[in-house]
Amino acid sequence: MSINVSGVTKKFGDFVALDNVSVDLPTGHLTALLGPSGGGKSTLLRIIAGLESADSGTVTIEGTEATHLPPQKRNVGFVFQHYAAFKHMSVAKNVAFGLEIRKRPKDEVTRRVAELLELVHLSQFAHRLPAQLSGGQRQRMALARALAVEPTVLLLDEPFGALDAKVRKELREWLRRLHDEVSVTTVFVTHDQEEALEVADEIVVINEGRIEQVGSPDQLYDEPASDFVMSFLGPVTRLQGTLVRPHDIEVYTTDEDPQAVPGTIARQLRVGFEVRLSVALDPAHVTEGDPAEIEVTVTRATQRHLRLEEGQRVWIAHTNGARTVAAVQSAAG
Ligand SMILES: Nc1ncnc2c1ncn2[C@@H]1O[C@H](COP(=O)(O)OP(=O)(O)OP(=O)(O)O)[C@@H](O)[C@H]1O
Repeated sequence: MSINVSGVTKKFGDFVALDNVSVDLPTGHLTALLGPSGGGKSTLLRIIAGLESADSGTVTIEGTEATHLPPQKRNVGFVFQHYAAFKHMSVAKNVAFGLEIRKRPKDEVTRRVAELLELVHLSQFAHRLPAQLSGGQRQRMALARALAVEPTVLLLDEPFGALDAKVRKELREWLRRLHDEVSVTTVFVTHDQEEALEVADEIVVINEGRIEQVGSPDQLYDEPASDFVMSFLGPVTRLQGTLVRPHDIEVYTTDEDPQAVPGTIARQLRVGFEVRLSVALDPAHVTEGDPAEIEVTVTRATQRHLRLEEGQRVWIAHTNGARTVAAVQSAAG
């Protein structure tokens, strides 16, 4: 069982937001919908939630054909980026809301709210108002509220988008742990590749209304199906006509490798534990379509060991293990 989206197309006027999208999101997994802004991620999530209807195609949620079901009949919980809490109600009351409108017995509501607040580490804030919480705490309250009614599916649209980098990182780790504890099928939208790679079991890459690739973080990173996926998942540069990651380029200080091309270190910039080099290739060795300056990332240790400095002559080549789209495709077929 799973969430199954089959042949879904959605247009806004003439604009095709989703173009015949089919995907299976496995039960119990934490899946990221990843892609650039405007690619159609939120539209797909909203169609799964029932907040938007598809022009054609079907949505099945855990075996139930849901295409024409209203959101409240789909048993999904959702959390959005700018979560609207009831400002005049305490944190506990906000979490209890969904249970109370379903007229659950009072002692059950009290017990369930206590459990959920414990789960999201907000027990000591039960009596505060939402305005008295930090942004990260408010998002955790939103998650507790969404989980209160025991949804089979939890849908999160950029839930940590509005928060600063450090809090986002904490919440992502926390979401991963929470997901493992409650094991509800979770789908979240993000445009942040690091967030998707770090948290998700499975990533669906969406661009211009189409699915580019579906796979585990390792599959996508190591075996990108297209230049688009490869560039979206991390920094890339072009060397000898192929897309390659800057850390998959070997630097030599002598002309020892027949594959290597000569150039000069134009600049080097140290960022934390790594050093980013801009290597200006000798004009005669620039392959058509490649940039004249290639970005190469080496570790501090390599930089020290090779005594690299600006203005120095170097030779660069793909490392043996370098993964490029072309290499993966030729290996596959
Ligand atoms: N209600 C609407 N009316 C008209 N166009 C819309 C509507 N909702 C979305 N769109 C358009 O559909 C496209 C896909 O939007 P969507 O919100 O799904 O993208 P996204 O991948 O989630 O992007 P972002 O990361 O910026 O939220 C965009 O070009 C958007 O402008």
